Amino acid sequence: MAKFNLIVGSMLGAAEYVADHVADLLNQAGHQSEIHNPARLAKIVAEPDAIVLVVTSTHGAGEVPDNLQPFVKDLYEQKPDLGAFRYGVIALGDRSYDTFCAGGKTLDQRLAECGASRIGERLEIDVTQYEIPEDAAEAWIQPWMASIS
Ligand SMILES: Cc1cc2nc3c(=O)[nH]c(=O)nc-3n(C[C@H](O)[C@H](O)[C@H](O)COP(=O)(O)O)c2cc1C
Repeated sequence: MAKFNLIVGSMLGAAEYVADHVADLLNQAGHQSEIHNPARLAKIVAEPDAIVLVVTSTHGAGEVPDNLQPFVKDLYEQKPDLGAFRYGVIALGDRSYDTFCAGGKTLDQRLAECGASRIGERLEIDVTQYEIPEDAAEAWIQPWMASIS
């Protein structure tokens, strides 16, 4: 069984609900999950054995939500060596924007640049297609969990 650190980026609550639901599913499967909202880089870096799961929406012109800005800023400024880390990304967005799911894509790229290894594919949830984004996350998390050894 694994420990998961869920890093949440949300302005209006949708990504927060998704993170809560995913945490419940991970716990039901016997894993341990901790929600970080807001996330602090030092706390995440201190737990290399935990799997990081980013759950974030996109705001502004393709930006990460305000509550995740300090974490992203620290990632760029401190350039931590995340070579021992594994992570996944659930991105929420609206496909009518050119910058669809850019918040999740930014985190994905930055974590990889710091050496972390992504497990599976990034999930991109178009909230105009899913009245309940948790449904898309639930369908994705089951095989994603199963792929973790
Ligand atoms: C002001 C505003 C700007 C947005 N900008 C983007 C964007 O650039 N790209 C995108 O994919 N979605 C964008 N969205 C859609 C949000 O990411 C989407 O509504 C999401 O579900 C919000 O999640 P949250 O409630 O967790 O913040 C924007 C929404 C708002 C209200």
